[in-house]
Amino acid sequence: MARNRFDVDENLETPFNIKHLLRAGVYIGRHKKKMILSLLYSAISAACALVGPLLIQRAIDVAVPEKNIGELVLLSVLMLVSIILSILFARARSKYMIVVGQEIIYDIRKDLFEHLQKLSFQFYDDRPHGKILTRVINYVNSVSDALSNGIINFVLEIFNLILIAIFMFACDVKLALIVMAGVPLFLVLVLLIKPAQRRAWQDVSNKSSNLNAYLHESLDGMKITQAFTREEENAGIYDKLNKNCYKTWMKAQYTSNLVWYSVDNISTWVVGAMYLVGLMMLGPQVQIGTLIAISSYAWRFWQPILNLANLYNTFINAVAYLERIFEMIDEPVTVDDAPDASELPPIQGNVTFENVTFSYDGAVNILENFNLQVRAGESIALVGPTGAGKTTVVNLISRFYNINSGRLLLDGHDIAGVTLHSLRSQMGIMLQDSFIFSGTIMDNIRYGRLDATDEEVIAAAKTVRAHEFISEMEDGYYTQVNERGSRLSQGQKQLVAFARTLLSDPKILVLDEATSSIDAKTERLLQEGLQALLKGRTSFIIAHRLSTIKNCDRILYISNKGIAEMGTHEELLRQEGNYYHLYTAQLES
Ligand SMILES: Nc1ncnc2c1ncn2[C@@H]1O[C@H](COP(=O)(O)OP(=O)(O)OP(=O)(O)O)[C@@H](O)[C@H]1O
Repeated sequence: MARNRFDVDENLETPFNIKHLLRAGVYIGRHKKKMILSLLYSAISAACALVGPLLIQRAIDVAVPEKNIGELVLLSVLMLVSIILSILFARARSKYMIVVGQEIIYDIRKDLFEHLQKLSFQFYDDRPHGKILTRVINYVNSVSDALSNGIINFVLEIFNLILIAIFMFACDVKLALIVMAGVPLFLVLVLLIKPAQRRAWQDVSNKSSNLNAYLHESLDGMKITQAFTREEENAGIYDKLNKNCYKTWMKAQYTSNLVWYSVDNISTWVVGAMYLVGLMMLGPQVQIGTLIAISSYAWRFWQPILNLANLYNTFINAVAYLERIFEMIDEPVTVDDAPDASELPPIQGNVTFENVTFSYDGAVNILENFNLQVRAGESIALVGPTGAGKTTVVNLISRFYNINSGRLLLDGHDIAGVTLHSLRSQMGIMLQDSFIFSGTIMDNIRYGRLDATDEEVIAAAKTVRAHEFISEMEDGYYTQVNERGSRLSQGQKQLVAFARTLLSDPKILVLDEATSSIDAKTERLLQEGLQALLKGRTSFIIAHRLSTIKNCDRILYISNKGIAEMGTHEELLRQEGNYYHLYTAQLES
């Protein structure tokens, strides 16, 4: 999935590739039994429905002239039974198909989500989340119908077509040939219209994917939109994307209608021709019952053809969607366990950067030959100008990104050679934007250690001074909070996140601007809790407010792709370098 934006169409313009349909066979194969049963039920239903005209023919041509009441009653009963059976089997089939369709959706979504959770930060950095949602929801929905109903219908319509042709020829060969004469003409028309039709439907999915991407982005940024009164401009952008959806939909509908009109016209002409010839031949050659029966088959004969034309379109689109879905399932997990990865044993917390070079885009290095040795239990502060690479340094310790060269060691173990789970489960990370999930506050604190007791959760909250405000909420720890914690203040969110991190009892702690939204009074209180939290753990603290990191064992001033200055607060002040200037500037302000 290439780097993309809400105003850039995804490229769906790939030739029909049967490979994707075959691969989708894995999902269909799991429901083989139900599919076969559905097919059987469909076939029985179709065969029952086709018996009707033959019964009518028999009634008109034989039973009525012979005034055979017994046979007429029998034919009526048979007609009724055939209709009832046809309906019952059709119902049973559609019940199975609904189940299969939903199971296929379930399976594909499960695989997609499991894979999405493994994909690296880089993947999410590069893509609008609305487009990922479109793949997981819209594309999977469309594909599931093609894979369940589509395949069954395809087989069924072919079966129907053959059966109707047989019934027609059984009635009258010459008239049947007239009805079939329209088929080659229809095929030519379809071949002419199809490419445009396919492009038109692909346009529809592109435009609705763009709309979703923009909608998602807008919902995320709604507060900023309102703060900057950008509603009108955004409504304009949305309107444009919305109109694109409308226009492409209308165009696609128009091209699809062309096929329908073609079938309608051709079928009317050939059936008309068949009536004409049939009426001219009426008499000993063609009886009235035969003409009625064959005309009924003739109308039915064109329905499966129309359905097959539509199915062709469904498959073409499904293959394009499948390609996008498989592309996402195949998206390489760039940050993954090495094949021979070992479990990182419980660590002390020694961290070593050995000549680490890192770049996000492969072009510009953010860190170059970065070297650092941190002893277990040490607290390290990272300061420096915006964009210098402080967050990057701490992101690398958790291996959210792979380094380009060099080594990163924890207690002497190269993090590239250990499992991500054993590595990250020993890390505690707190970011400035403390994400709160929907659920209770208790759930949120327990997020990183599901087996923690309520008492442990409360103890963690007390340590980080979160207990007081939580207790004041209407349901205390069981108060429901919304996704992103919209009913909590920024500072309260950070305190909850602190408790969450403390509870997970990490050996290495990363606090990235974690106390920026906490007021000075709470922070003083928190500092006490923080001291308890930091005790016995290696910690990396990024803070722009230098008063919060003065007491760290070492302060690193990051700039120019590496460490420009390093030492204790006092040592750095004595150097009168960058840190000194930064600190005195903050004191003055
Ligand atoms: N996901 C990303 N993809 C590409 N470039 C990135 C990405 N994240 C950060 N960068 C770039 O890497 C550089 C370092 O970013 P980083 O976030 O580490 O800086 P920082 O020192 O933590 O900044 P701040 O103090 O503003 O938080 C910046 O120039 C930034 O533009």
